[in-house]
Amino acid sequence: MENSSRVYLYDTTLRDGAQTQGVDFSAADKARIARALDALGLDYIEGGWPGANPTDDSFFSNPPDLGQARLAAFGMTRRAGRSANNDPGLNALFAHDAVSVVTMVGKSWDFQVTVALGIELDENLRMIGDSVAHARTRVSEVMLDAEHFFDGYKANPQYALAALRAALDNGARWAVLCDTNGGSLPHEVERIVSEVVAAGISGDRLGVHCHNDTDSAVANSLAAVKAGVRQVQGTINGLGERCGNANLVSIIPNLMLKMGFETGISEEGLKHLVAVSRTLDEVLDRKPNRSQPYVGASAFAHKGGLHVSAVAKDPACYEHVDPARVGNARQIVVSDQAGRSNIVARMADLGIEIESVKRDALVRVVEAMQVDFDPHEVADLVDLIKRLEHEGYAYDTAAASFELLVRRALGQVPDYFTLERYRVIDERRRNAKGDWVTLSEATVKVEVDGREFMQVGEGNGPVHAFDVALRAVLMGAYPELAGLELADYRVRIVESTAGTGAKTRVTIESTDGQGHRWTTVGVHTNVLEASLEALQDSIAYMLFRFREIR
Ligand SMILES: CC(=O)SCCNC(=O)CCNC(=O)[C@H](O)C(C)(C)COP(=O)(O)OP(=O)(O)OC[C@H]1O[C@@H](n2cnc3c(N)ncnc32)[C@H](O)[C@@H]1OP(=O)(O)O
Ligand SMILES: CC(=O)C(=O)O
Repeated sequence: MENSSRVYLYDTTLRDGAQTQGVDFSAADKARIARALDALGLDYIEGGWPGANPTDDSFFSNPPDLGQARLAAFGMTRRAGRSANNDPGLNALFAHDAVSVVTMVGKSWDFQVTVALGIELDENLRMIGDSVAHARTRVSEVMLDAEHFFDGYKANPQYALAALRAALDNGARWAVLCDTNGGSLPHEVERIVSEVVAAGISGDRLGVHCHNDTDSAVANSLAAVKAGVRQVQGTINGLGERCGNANLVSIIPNLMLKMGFETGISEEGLKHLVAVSRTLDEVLDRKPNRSQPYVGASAFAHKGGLHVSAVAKDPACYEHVDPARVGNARQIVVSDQAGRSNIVARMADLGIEIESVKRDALVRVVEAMQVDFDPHEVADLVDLIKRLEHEGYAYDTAAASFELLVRRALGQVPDYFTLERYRVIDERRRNAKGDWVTLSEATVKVEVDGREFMQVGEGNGPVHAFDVALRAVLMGAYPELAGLELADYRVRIVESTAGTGAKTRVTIESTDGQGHRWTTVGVHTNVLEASLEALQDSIAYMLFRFREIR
C-alpha cells in the first residue's frame, strides 16, 4: 500500500519533557503550553500521566480548551498478574472526559521483560494486548509506545514485532517505535523501520519516538519517516529524559519545508514556531538558545563580512530557508569580523546612510569614551568598530550600544544627563544576630538641563547600589525609566596586559516591561566603570527610543 504524505505530530513536552532534570511544570504551565501547541496545529498533545502525581491529575481535571489537537493521557500497560479491568493504574487513564487518546508504554525488548519486569515473555504480550483491548472500550483512540523497540529489534526481531502486533491486532491505532535509550543511529533506524514495513506492518500505523543520547534524535526521526512511519513524537526545544527527546521545533520545518510532507500545521501556523519555542523558555525561565536551528536569534544572523556582502545581493547565498517562514528574522551583526557591508546593512536597518557619518563627528564621539587609541587615527566607522572590538567591546550582541554610537556620531542623541561624580562604599560587618552581612552604598550626582541632583542608593553589591542610585536620581526628570529593568548582567575578562591589568567587558540586557529588550556594553579595567558605561547606554537607549523615535 502506498503511504500517505500526511505526517501526524505528537507532542510529549508535558510528559517526557516533564522528565527533564530541573523541569517542574505546574498545572497552569501545562495548560499554557498546551494552548500554544494547539494553536500551532499539532495533532496530539500528551498532557501527562493521570494518577501518577497531583499536578497531572489537576491538569486533566481542568484541561485547557483545545481546537484541533487531541488530548492524550499517558500510562503503562496493566501490571503483571492483574486483569486490565482490575488495574487501578490503568483505569486512572480513563477517568477524565477530555481525554480521547490513551498512549500506553509497553515493553518490546525481551531483555527488559525478563530483567526489568521479571516476567515471562508471553505474559508481557498478553499485558499489551489486554490493556489495548480494554482501553479501546473506554476511549476512541489507543496507541502503544513500544519501549526500547530498536534495541529490542536488534536483540530479538521476532519478539519486538510480536509486541507491535499484540497492540495493533487488539485495536491500537498506532504502534510507536521508541528509541528509549537514544543509542541508535539514523542508518540503523532507517533499516529497521524498512524491515518492519516489509514484515507487513503499514507505515500509516507506525510512529517513532527518539531520545537524543547520541545527538541523533532529529535525524533518527526523519530517517524513520523516510522509511515509512507517519507519526512523529517529540518535544518543544528537545526537552526530555536525560539528553532529551527529538526536537519538534527542528523536525516540523524539516518535514514541511525540506521533505515536502503535510502536517496539521499550515504555512501560516508555521510562522508561530519561534513564538512557541520562546513560550516554553519563558515558562521555564530559561534563556533562549541563540544557536537553535530555525528559531534561535542567531539562526539567521550574518556576521562574516563575506556573508553579509553576498546576503545583500541574495539572502539565499547564506540562508537555507527564508527565516520568515518559521517566524524568525534576518539579523546583520556588527563585530570585528565585519566588512563595510555589515555596517552599511545595519545602518540601513536603522534608516541611516553610512556617508552621513563625518570623520570629525566620529572623533568627538571617541573622545568622550575612555579608549586606548588616538581618535584622530580613526579612518571611518568600520575602522572605529574594529578598533573598539579590539579594545574589548562586542557589538555583535550589544546592538543598542552600536545604534547609540552611530546616532551619536550623527548628533541625534541628546545628552540626557551628565554624571558629575559618584562614590561607592562597600561594607562587611556583623548584624545584631552576629551574622556577617555585606552592604553597598552609592552616592551619585548628575546634571540634567543645567540642574544638579544627588541620590544615595543601597544594594547587595557595588554595581547594584550604583544602579539603584542612578535610576533614583534620574527618575524625577525621566519618569518613563520606572519601567526599566535589568534582565541580565554579564562580566567577562577580555584582556590581560602587563601594567594595565585585566580589562572587563560588562554586557547588560534591559527590558522596559513592555516586551522590548536591548543590550548594551561597557569596557574598562575597573568593573564598576565598565558597568557604568553599559548602564548609561541602557538608560540613554531607552530614553532615545521613548522620546525621539516614538
Ligand atoms: C520510557 C519512559 O519514559 S516511560 C515513562 C516513565 N515516566 C515515569 O515513570 C514518570 C511517572 N511515574 C510514576 O509516577 C511512578 O513510576 C508510577 C506512579 C507510574 C508507578 O509508581 P510505583 O507503583 O511506585 O512503581 P515504580 O515506579 O517504583 O516501578 C515501576 C513498576 O511498574 C512496572 N512496569 C514498568 N513498566 C511497565 C509496563 N510497561 N507495564 C506494566 N508494568 C510496568 C515495573 O515492573 C515496576 O513494578 P514493581 O513495582 O512491581 O517492580
Ligand atoms: C515511551 C518513552 O518515553 C520512551 O520509550 O522513551
